[in-house]
Amino acid sequence: MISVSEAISYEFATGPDLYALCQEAAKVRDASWGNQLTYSKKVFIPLTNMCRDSCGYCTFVQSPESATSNYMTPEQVLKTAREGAALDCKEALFSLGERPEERHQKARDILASLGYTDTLDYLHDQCENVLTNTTLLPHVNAGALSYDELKRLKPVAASMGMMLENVSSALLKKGQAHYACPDKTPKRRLDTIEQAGKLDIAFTTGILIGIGESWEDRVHSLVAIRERHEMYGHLQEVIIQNFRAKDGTAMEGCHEPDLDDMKRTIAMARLILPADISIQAPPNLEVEYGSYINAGINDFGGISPLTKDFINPERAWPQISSVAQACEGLGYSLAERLTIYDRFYSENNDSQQSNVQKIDSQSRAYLTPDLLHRVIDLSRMPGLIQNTKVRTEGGVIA
Ligand SMILES: O=c1nc2n(C[C@H](O)[C@H](O)[C@H](O)CO)c3cc(O)ccc3cc-2c(=O)[nH]1
Ligand SMILES: C[C@H]1O[C@@H](n2cnc3c(N)ncnc32)[C@H](O)[C@@H]1O
Ligand code: MET
Ligand code: SF4
Repeated sequence: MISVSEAISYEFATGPDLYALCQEAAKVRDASWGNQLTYSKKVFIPLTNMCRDSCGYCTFVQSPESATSNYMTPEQVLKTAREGAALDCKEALFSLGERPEERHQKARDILASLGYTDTLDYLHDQCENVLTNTTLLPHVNAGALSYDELKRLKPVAASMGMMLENVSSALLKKGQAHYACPDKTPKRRLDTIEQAGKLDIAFTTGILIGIGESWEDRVHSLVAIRERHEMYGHLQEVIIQNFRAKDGTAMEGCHEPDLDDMKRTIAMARLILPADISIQAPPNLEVEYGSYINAGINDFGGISPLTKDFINPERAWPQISSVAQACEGLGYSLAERLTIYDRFYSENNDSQQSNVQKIDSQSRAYLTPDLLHRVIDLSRMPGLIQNTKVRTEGGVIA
């Protein structure tokens, strides 16, 4: 792993030899992940598109005046989940706006008609709805959450996530990407990651690049992620996501990161982050996503045969067979994984955690017993990346 000053001063930021940098990162990836690349077959459940924040890049968010601002009903949630299960999906990705009821009367009204006052209570019950009625495993991406909120959601989600995006507080100023976004302060984002660590939640985070941050800001963000992982060991994957400019947003005219910028950032992330963290980049936000493999990724994240990427709806998913072909062309193979990575429920758990400072290793249980059994059942499905030894808290059961 490289230091902050190396990442900043190294030929990384501007150096001419991107090829050598990528080779170095690819070597590190190969050493810990071999030639196995992964993805998760999922459905997207945009539970509500209302939000109290106003990120300058976001088209997912709808103002309450818009005819399309809404909450999905329990029936709609279940329909999507069932159709996904029929297509072999294993993950239900709940992604939603943050605390809309704190800003919008319309959100309070719709929630009330559903019998709720709080979006996160509704989220909890819709995760339960999916768990009760389908085989899918919920992954919750609800933005910044408190310790108590994360704790309430843990029994109904196999994994959770929230993009850190960036630790730069300059992005909160007027005219910047995070202006008028109370949930995008570095403190709230970092706190969420830490609380998830205290609660032993297998967690996904990441950086969003091209939103007005500098190279140094990216380095500091990745180092902040590394430090949280060194404290708690709970970070399963870090997403390197490229900003895509959308018509009608404050940032519609902003420059999008190019492929070389993505490759340079992926390579740096691979060299900054510990080897047990998966590096993910989405294949639908860049035509030449195959080049990410040469830069050191080992995962393509969620891909859906059913639902679009509601955050980037104009960017269609590639066919899974095309992604597999891109991998094979470079000497790698592609396999499906679950939303929770196997080291969080497998026997390897302890050895992988050896550099973690957390003292209380006895109580380490990323899944409730119910979820653990469901995860184990799914992990045995044909076509999934095979996990040889799984265990419960009491010992090896497979
Ligand atoms: O389709 C998407 N999936 C997104 N995912 C889901 C991801 O593709 C995978 O389904 C999960 O990471 C499962 O490992 C996120 C998950 C997070 O925890 C945090 C952020 C994201 C961001 C996206 C996204 O922009 N689009
Ligand atoms: C789910 C995640 O998607 C990211 N996100 C939101 N809008 C965009 C965009 N225009 N381009 C790329 N990523 C985006 C945010 O980082 C959010 O946390
Ligand atoms: N609102 C949350 C965030 O920004 C998750 C979904 S973004 C469309 O992190
Ligand atoms: S990116 Fe997330 S927090 Fe920002 S406006 Fe969109 S839904 Fe809200």
